[in-house]
Amino acid sequence: MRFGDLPAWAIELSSSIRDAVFLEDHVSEPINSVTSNGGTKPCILPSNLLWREPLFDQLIVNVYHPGEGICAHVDLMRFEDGIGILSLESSCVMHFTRVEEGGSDIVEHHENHPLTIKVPVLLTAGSLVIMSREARYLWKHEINRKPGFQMWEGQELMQERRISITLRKLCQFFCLPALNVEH
Ligand SMILES: O=C(O)CCC(=O)C(=O)O
Ligand SMILES: [Fe+2]
Repeated sequence: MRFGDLPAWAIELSSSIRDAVFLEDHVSEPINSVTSNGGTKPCILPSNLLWREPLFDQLIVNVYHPGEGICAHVDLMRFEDGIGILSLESSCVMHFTRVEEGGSDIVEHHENHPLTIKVPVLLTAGSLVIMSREARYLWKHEINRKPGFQMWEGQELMQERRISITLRKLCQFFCLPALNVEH
């Protein structure tokens, strides 16, 4: 874990993340363009987060061996909005579960329970997760690598070592989430 001045490689990585988010938001399909389902494309990171300096000042590198993962959680409120996770080596499925109003218990996935939403996201080597606004504050993320949980398109993923680099920015003062979520 590292706080404060990041090593040169992490500063370079932060800068590449900023470029990637900017390109995705403003070049490939600009925000406010109409999507295939008729909605407007939301931005990945609002500009006050994308252009803050530094973009990140804390990093943690996690190494997971087969069977190891991370249980469902919302990142600590001592970190600002706008969190990046770079996933390396073995692929995995990260699940997002909505934080239940009034409680913080893990919501179990039941196939026949229509109100329980668990969103699987496949992370292959090099995938970048950016969590902001609702995704950062109202959804828990987890990686369960116990047998039977790493399913994608009906197949169990082959597990090897996985490394993730999580980049965050510490709140200067106690910060409350500024959730100005656009739909
Ligand atoms: O390893 C990952 O991909 C997730 C790490 C994470 O969620 C965290 O460190 O808070
Ligand atoms: Fe996390």
